[in-house]
Amino acid sequence: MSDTPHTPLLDQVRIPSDLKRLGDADLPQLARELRAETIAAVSETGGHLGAGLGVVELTVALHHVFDAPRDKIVWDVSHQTYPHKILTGRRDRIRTLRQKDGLSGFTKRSESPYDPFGAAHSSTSISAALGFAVARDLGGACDTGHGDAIAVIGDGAMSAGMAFEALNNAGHLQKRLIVILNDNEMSIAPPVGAMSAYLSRLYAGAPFQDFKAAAKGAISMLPPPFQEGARRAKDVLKGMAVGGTLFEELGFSYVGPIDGHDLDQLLPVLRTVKARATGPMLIHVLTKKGKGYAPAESARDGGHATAKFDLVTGKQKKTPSNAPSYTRVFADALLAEAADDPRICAITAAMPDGTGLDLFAERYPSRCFDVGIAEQHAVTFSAGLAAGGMRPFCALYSTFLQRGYDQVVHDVAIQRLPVRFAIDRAGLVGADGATHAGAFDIAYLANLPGFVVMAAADEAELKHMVATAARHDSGPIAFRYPRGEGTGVEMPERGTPLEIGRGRIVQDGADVSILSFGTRLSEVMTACEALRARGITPTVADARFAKPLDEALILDLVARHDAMITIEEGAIGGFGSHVSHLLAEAGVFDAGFRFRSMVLPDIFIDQASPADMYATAKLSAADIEARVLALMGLGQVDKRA
Ligand SMILES: Cc1ncc(C[n+]2csc(CCOP(=O)(O)OP(=O)(O)O)c2C)c(N)n1
Ligand SMILES: CC(=O)[C@@H](O)[C@H](O)COP(=O)(O)O
Ligand SMILES: [Mg+2]
Repeated sequence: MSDTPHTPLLDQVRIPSDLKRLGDADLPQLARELRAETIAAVSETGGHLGAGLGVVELTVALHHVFDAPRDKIVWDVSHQTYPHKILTGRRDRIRTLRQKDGLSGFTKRSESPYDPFGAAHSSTSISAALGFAVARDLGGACDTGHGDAIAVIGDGAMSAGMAFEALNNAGHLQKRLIVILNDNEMSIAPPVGAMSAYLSRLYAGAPFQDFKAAAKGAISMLPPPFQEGARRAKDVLKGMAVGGTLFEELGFSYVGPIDGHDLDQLLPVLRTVKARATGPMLIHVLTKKGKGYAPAESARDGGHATAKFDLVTGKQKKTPSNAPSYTRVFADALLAEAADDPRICAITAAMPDGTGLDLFAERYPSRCFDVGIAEQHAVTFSAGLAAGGMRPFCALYSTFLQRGYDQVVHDVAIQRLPVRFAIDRAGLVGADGATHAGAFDIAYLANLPGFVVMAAADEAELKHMVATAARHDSGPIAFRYPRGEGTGVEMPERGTPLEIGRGRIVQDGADVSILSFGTRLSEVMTACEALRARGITPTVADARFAKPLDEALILDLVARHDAMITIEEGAIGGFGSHVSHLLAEAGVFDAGFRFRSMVLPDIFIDQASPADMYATAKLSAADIEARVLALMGLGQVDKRA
């Protein structure tokens, strides 16, 4: 396979209307070229490979049969949309995927009219598609017109409550809506849960079944190649004690399962559904994650996400790391705590590898729970575990914890239950962009009565925070840490529990104090190096806690300096806001004390390297230096200073 694959058919397709000019017989070849182009592009950019490879034929079939952008194809999570992007006018930029100023790794309304709905968090597609269907029927105004609404949702995403809320509503409304369940028997990790087992049972029998059509004897509704299959299904049905699938019970017509890599199955089924559907339809499609690229097919995660790689060998080009990742440090620290305490257990929502809990599951399988993509359940399940006398560590990415916020408030905080929240991917994460930024957790947790909220300044601090959380039984406690590797600091063998609400002085100085919360501390120290050359030495403190604040430390810094800057990797309303509230209430500003708060700006920052994103956010070392100078009246005019 060469870096630029030979793609004579794909070269003729810029947008879906070009694809419609091709005959059915051309489509398998087009799919081969599209797959080769996807693989070649991702080998240069890195990104989500496996899911896209699994839907190459489905993508071709959907764009051949339906009329996007009039028909709304809503991709769930949308990490599988690189082939869709190539077919919808973005091939010329496909090698900019997930880079600064490049294409997003997900669907994005502002990027293309062929992306009717943005996504990246899972299980939203059926709700959104149902919204399009209802808007169509109510005569809503839409720039691209109104046609069919089609949700493409994976088996992993189907495990989330939100997907079922949408099925429930759609089955009731009986609007024409098409849901394609792309079942590759994979989430990021192998799928978990009873729903996954149910889906597998659905296709344990005949290769193609349309229970509802068969039950009604409406076999003629199906395309000829499938009438025989449906007859077989009817026979199967006769012998079944229960009729229909779960989806039919919810008011959907169920068609499937069909082979999602066989265009001879996909095209006639989609055409029939397009011609005949009157209410909600669910088409169950079986695919293979990573299809057509051996290293992805054979990878444990189906090639879910990859760094840049060598096309021939599949070997990923990872930059060597200088320090363990925060995730690994958390996982090791938790293992150490769990060794001494049989009440410690761990919960992940479909991210065992991403959160490091795969290690916990290996060592303590009976105390580790992968609940599937179900963050709301993960939080309340943890609350129940805590109420039942366990010490649960609920390990979620900051961005995904957003989905469980009411559970955090209602089930955990109000009941003061000691759930330990290990919040990974805090702050800006890079290539996944704005949808995955861990920007809001400080604000949305620190405003909750009784919550302890910590941020690790480095990996040694993270160890201490795990130890602190393990021993904190009087209420909920959270600690946040970023994606990627640590700073390389020396680490103790075991963490030492911290005193709740006590920060630490990192460097003593004069004039200005910088109060840092989290891993911006290393940038603060870099800024201090530059300031030292100018004869300025700020005092630097690591707050460790956004809640409770170390009021004594903060007021002492105020007493000893003319000005204070807070800095955090979070949106407005977080640590800095709590500090400014404290100072305001203490009357500190009445005496003219100068205070600035460095937070993420009030915008969603697109994908780039984390360093680039923090530069955009004006939270880099250079920005801190400029802020200090401006505050001391020594620098260029800083509009915000
Ligand atoms: C709410 C939420 N939780 C977790 C994730 C992380 N995540 C991204 S893709 C994925 C697996 C999705 O599995 P599936 O829907 O079957 O798609 P596949 O990758 O198998 O095509 C997970 C857990 C997410 N995007 N959103
Ligand atoms: C699509 C999705 O939500 C995940 O695959 C996510 O991209 C994982 O992020 P990490 O690479 O930080 O684990
Ligand atoms: Mg899947």
